[in-house]
Amino acid sequence: MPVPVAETGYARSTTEHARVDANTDAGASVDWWARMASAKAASDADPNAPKPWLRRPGRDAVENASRAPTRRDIAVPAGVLGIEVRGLTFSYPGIDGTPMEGTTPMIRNLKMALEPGTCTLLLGANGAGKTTLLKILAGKHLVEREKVLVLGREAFYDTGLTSSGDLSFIGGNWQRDVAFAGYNIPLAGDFPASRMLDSIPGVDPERKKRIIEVLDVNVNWRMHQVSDGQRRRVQLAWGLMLPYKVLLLDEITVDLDVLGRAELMGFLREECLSRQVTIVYATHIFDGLESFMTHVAFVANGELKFCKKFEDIEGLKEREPGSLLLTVEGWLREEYVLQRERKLLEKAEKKEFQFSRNNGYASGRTTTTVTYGERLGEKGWLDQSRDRESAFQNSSNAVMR
Ligand SMILES: Nc1ncnc2c1ncn2[C@@H]1O[C@H](COP(=O)(O)OP(=O)(O)OP(=O)(O)O)[C@@H](O)[C@H]1O
Repeated sequence: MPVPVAETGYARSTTEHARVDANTDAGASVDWWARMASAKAASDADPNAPKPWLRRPGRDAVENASRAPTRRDIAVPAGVLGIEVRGLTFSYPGIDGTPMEGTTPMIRNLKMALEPGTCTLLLGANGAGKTTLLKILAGKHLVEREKVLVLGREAFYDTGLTSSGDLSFIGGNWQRDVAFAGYNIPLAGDFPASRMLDSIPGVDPERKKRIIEVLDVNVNWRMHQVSDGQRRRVQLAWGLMLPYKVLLLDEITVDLDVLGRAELMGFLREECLSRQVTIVYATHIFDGLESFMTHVAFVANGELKFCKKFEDIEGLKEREPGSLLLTVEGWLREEYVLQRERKLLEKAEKKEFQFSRNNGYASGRTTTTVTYGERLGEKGWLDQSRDRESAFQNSSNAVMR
């Protein structure tokens, strides 16, 4: 039965919504989710079965005379996972856009499945790969097809996931790339916080009011005069404003005060329970998280060591205050010892000569920083065996180590 917009409590928002008839889009979306859930079950049984959820929503709508989900208040049906990673291996690209030869992939054969209604704490040492994983889940890095699914849709290829607000990623510093100024420029300017918060189309006024209250944001704050914590509050309010179904948080509470952090955690927990959303939260600050999380995922050296329910982890299942810090410290110490052994092994196997690229500076060049590779072999420069390694060695952008 179609649900009138007035009953859902959510105003129509994006252009996608605007295309859809007011009294029928919720019904169409329910139908879409139901069809996708049964298609997913069929595909699990037979890998060759069609996977209609992998199509772009617009195309799907045309082909099947039906619509992709448009109402954000519909819970994800049983059978469709919030997040699914299927044996992902990922390397950061080298200077030519492909993984550098001979380097170990940053993430290796990572498998993970998170259901709606779960809050997962993503843990690991500095450099373990948490941010990388979250960015991949947020669709910010190109990965192989069908390896990373969010709400059954491909995170990198389906841009509708983020543009609809279904997937929200709130990362470290609020930065942006500005032409002629540089990358990662802090988002600041002589404009009020309200300009940021009012710029999001189709926001439910009740939700907006609640979020502004929870984060204690003053909409008149000027963004060039705010403190780091105040800027963070506006960033969070902005990222939470649309009723996401999957939320990825990367160390977002680092500069919030204790009260702000507690209020935010309470709000997220409530969202997880009432709207059955999927939350993944990477942090090194553990205070009070014992009562907040449902799962813990531990990443080390680019591998997912485990992803378990709190109740299934010795030391955490009682949810004693402070137990998370003690338990995680133990895991990190174990990993530190292993890491040291790995490094010693690597050192023993290390080649005499290595090359690496610098931070991108290459004098006099505006395009590629890589030369043609002509190996300096026994025959010297005349040896024509071109390969990538010698390309780096010959490049002005290579440094000897
Ligand atoms: N753009 C990049 N290009 C190449 N390597 C990168 C890039 N970004 C990160 N790395 C490397 O990937 C590894 C994992 O980094 P990542 O930021 O995912 O770690 P993290 O677990 O989030 O660490 P932290 O707890 O310090 O935030 C690090 O060794 C880092 O040097």
